[in-house]
Amino acid sequence: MEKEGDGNLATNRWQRLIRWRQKQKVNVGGEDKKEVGKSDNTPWKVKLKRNLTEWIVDPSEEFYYVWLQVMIIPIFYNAVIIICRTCFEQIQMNYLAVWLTLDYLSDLMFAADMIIKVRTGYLDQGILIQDRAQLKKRYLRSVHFKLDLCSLLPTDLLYLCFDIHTPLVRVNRFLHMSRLSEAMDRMETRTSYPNTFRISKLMLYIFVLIHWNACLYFALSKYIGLGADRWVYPNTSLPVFNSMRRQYFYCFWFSAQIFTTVGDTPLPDREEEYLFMIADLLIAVLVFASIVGNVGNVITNLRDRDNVFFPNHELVKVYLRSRHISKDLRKRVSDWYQHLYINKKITRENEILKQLPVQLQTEIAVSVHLPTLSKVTIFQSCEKSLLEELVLKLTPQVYSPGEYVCKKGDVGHEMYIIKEGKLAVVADDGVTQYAVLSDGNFFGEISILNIKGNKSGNRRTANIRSIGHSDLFSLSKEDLGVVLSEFPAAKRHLEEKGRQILTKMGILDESAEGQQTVVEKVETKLDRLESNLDTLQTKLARLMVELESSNRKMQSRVELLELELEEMDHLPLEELGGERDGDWELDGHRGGEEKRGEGVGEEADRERDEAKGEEEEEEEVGEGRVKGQGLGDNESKGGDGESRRSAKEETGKRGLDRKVEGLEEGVAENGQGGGEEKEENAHDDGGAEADGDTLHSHSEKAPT
Ligand SMILES: Nc1ncnc2c1ncn2[C@@H]1O[C@@H]2COP(=O)(O)O[C@H]2[C@H]1O
Repeated sequence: MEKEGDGNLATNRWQRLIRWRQKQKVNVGGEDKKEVGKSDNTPWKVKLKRNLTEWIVDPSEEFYYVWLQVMIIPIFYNAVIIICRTCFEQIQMNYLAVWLTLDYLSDLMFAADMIIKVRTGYLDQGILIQDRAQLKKRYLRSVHFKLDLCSLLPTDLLYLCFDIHTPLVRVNRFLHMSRLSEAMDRMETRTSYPNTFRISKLMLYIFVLIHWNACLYFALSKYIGLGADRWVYPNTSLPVFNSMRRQYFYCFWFSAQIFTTVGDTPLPDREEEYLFMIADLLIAVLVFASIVGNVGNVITNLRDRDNVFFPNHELVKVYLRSRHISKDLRKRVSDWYQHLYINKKITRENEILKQLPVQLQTEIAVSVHLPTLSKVTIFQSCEKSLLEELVLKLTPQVYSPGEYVCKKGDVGHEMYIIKEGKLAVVADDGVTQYAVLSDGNFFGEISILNIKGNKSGNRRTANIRSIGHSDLFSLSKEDLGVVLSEFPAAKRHLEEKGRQILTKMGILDESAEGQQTVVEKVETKLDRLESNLDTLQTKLARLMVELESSNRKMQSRVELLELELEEMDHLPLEELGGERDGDWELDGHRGGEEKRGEGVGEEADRERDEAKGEEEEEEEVGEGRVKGQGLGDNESKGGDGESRRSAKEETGKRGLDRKVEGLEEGVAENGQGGGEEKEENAHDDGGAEADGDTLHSHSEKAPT
């Protein structure tokens, strides 16, 4: 029982331990989760902080543009409201809370604007400077910073000295005006309607001017005394003139009259009134002049735009009249102009885009004309680069109904691609139609392609007449030539189509074409021969260089061998013999008579004579063997040590002689053109020598 109880206790303990560990795990997991939550928060905050500290504004980006537009609001608010509140007490008093709120909101925006200005990058040598220290330095040193700082001076504190109803203390806010001109300039370059924008901007400025004048007029009236004379603002005790709106509108109307110099303004009575009027009239002259000037500019711009888009009809009309051109022809010209205007056809697109960089011109032209070009069969399979090259060279042309685009027999200078419309290939009678061409077709290529065997040469093969109004692109012969020289596949396609038409018309001289083909073949062969000759010459030059270098190697080897020989001549015979004895001993060759030694020498000489007529490699190998054999014979015959030594000396010397001779021959042969092979043979010789026992001992002493 005890044991059982102990066992239960132990089990419980284990269970408790497991449970405790599980709990701990859960806790740890929970804490971990909390940690994760925390760590999620931390990086986000850090990230935001880092982003804010590293934040740089690119002046070309959208944010900057939008911010500039937003900044127009506080600037205009200060420009319009401060003076208004100063002069019209009712406006100031009735809406004080609103004004104070707007005042501090605008101050906040000015402060934010200063921060953005510090963080706005600028271009230096085309690269956007984003270094915060540099940007800060630049802004702090600029006049803008001083003006911005002055505009944000807390002059509102002067409310403590004066009354809170003296908004004039905030007059320094006007110093933030510079941002307004920047915003306006940006908008003007961005807008698609610059003329409308310019007029609107002018009107806005004039409005602010009249507003200011209205406020000052009311202030002057108050100073002189409301209703004191006919010129000043009427007495506000009169209920009609008491309301705030009436006061403002009356003053605005009065100022507008002066500035536009339209309508009768009451005559001034007092000097102050005269002075005010004089100043106003002077300003009015300027305002009027700027209105007229600006509106005139806008009108001129509009006319220029029309002139660029459409040719000047008036001038042409005058010209036609002065030249007494027939009524019918004048009507056709007039119809053509009408068609352009009504259907908004632009014939001078390339001229309009000329001021843009070529890359942009191409992109615009591609996006405008690609739909047409992609319909043209020859261009359908073309690379994009060909189309890009082509598209800038196309000249738009508009043809009226019944008009001939080209006449049979004329010299061809350009080909045409049909953008829109229908054209007929007509017979000389002008009635019979051979074919009708429509959108995406092309024609006029035959006379400008120099197709071989074309009997009509560079003359048009058919009459092409516009059925209705037709929009075409013309492509000059030169431009087409340039483009096709880079794209031979397109050229072949065009020529093929031309040949088909010429064959159908029976004006393709096939024999001429055949002759041309033969000539072309011969030319091709000649070209190939020329290129082969070039290759051979290159090879020959290379061989010559190799020959020279192997000659040099051979010579140096010969010199080396001669040196060795000389050295050997000067060596005492004992030294040579001793070594050789050692060799002989090693080889197990002993004894030998002088006679036999001579015999070896004679044999070697004989062999040398024999070998002279043989090939070098064979000669050397044979030589080695014969020598080995000769010596073996001698050895078998037996003899004393001395005679054996002298025989060996002789053989050694002769062997080297022969080697030198062999090499000289090799050099001589090399001189006849077997450079590398001979060198290899010389190496082989070494191998052959090694085969022969006698020469083997030589070769060890004399490096070959
Ligand atoms: N039967 C035809 N069908 C289609 N096009 C033609 C036909 N005959 C001539 N043309 C085109 O009319 C063009 C007239 O000028 P070209 O000879 O330069 O090139 C000619 C061809 O492109």
